Amino acid sequence: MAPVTPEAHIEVRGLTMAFGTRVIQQELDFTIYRGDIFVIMGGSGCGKSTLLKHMLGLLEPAAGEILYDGSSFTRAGSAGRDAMRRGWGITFQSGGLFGAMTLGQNVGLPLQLYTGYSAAEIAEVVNYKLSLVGLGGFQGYYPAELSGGMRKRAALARAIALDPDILFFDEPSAGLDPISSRLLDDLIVQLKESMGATVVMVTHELPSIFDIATNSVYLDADTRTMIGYGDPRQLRDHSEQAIVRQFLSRSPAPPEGSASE
Ligand SMILES: Nc1ncnc2c1ncn2[C@@H]1O[C@H](COP(=O)(O)OP(=O)(O)OP(=O)(O)O)[C@@H](O)[C@H]1O
Repeated sequence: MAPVTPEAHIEVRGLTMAFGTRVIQQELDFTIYRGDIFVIMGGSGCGKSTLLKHMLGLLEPAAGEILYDGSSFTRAGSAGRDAMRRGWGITFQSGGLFGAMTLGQNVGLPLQLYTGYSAAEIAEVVNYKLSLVGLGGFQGYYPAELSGGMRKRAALARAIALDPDILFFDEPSAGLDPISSRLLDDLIVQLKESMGATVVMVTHELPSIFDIATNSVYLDADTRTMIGYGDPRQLRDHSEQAIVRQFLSRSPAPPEGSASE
């Protein structure tokens, strides 16, 4: 069989991100291919969440642009941006479920806002999406009645309500025990495969990175640019940058000037 040429899904081109005159990262250039599970990595404060916010259009680049399926999101007008956003499912670290709404209402909200479905059709999709994340039958529960892991899965059910082709996650397993975290990883892979989606996530979790990521970028806070791009296992073993190898093999160098004894 002829090798399948990977299809660029998201392209970050010459991206510089700044708050006022303070540059956070500059000259970021990388491609996320359709079907990737792509991880944004780097030490604390290097700009991972800021990059995700640029990709989502919550922050505007100081320079450069971001393209989806070859079209510039950065240069698109609001109608063009809205059309691109329709294909995205987003879950933030906190989960972001509305506490005063049941799981069914939470998951049904995007359907109510963006589709012309009837109440019965919405209920059917909600039941299906909840069953995909292992929460079939929980539609009447409120977020406060669930465990942290269940809330994360419910947030995922809401993110996939509109059948997105890109799923964005900021620290999906933050605050979960290792087993729940592993279950969430498995679920992300399962959903990605069944929906044919591309996944973009910020995470610190090395087990997740090695278990599920197919590609990654490493942002460096000191040089304020990317110093690693590729399969994280390859980067761990072969990166030319010691700092990337150290990060991925969990052997960080002691911070400069710190007492080691
Ligand atoms: N709205 C903002 N205004 C000004 N500076 C900001 C803003 N948001 C983030 N920053 C700064 O940008 C830098 C990058 O922050 P960001 O949250 O993107 O880092 P991160 O890599 O996601 O960090 P962590 O791993 O600790 O969550 C930090 O120095 C932060 O203080």
